[in-house]
Amino acid sequence: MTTTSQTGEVVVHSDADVLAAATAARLITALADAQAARGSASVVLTGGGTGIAILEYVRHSPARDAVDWSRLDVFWGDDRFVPADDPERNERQAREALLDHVPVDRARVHAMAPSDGEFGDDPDAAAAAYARVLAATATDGDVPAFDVMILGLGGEGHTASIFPDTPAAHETERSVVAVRDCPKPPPTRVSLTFPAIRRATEVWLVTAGAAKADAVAAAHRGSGEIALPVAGARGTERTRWLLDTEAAAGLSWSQHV
Ligand SMILES: O=C1O[C@H](COP(=O)(O)O)[C@@H](O)[C@H](O)[C@H]1O
Repeated sequence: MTTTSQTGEVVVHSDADVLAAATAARLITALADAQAARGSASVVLTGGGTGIAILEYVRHSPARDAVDWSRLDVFWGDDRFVPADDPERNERQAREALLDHVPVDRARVHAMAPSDGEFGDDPDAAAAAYARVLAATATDGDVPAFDVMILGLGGEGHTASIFPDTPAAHETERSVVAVRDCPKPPPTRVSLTFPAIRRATEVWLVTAGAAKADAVAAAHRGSGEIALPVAGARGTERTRWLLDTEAAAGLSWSQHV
């Protein structure tokens, strides 16, 4: 089922597997279309169960080489500030699921620094460095107009690593911030902020499962972005909510038509 609301387009798939497979197909098409139009494309990846399942489906898709992987810039919406080889790293999970299996240009894979990287155990320095990476790859302003940004969300309403009622949710200037004391482990992260998220041409909010239903419904009822950060994620041209039936269970027809 597909509907459109003020919050964006809502597409509901039958279950989490179909959601991940269909989103992988969309992603391949969107990136191939962007490359056909402009020569290159950019994507912002997320972690989480659904975010990584999408990448697994891309890896195994017979259509995956419709994307010219060498002409793709890859970014992350957030990452966990842990050592590079920690299984909790969104970057590591994405490499294992997809990036190690396709011919990406390593220089165009823009990971956030880990806690054992060049900035040591200083998440503020890692965040500032990532802001410089964004600025260096942007053609207009301090943040690229990413073709597609994939974001997950938490049952309490976080997206990227912007958690409810935290300094990151109030950030209006910086594009990337360090996040500490996260309610969901690991506690220290690096995250894009709303100003950076809203530079994306298309934002895809992808989630599955009953634990996400209340947050999805609250966003569509008009909750504010400080208390429910996922409500503040939107693209300049398109915001898509890609859900399974369980995550969409709190939406009524009247909320999303
Ligand atoms: O901590 C995080 O969680 C979200 C959602 O993950 P999920 O497994 O509950 O779907 C994810 O999008 C984010 O990138 C990650 O750091």
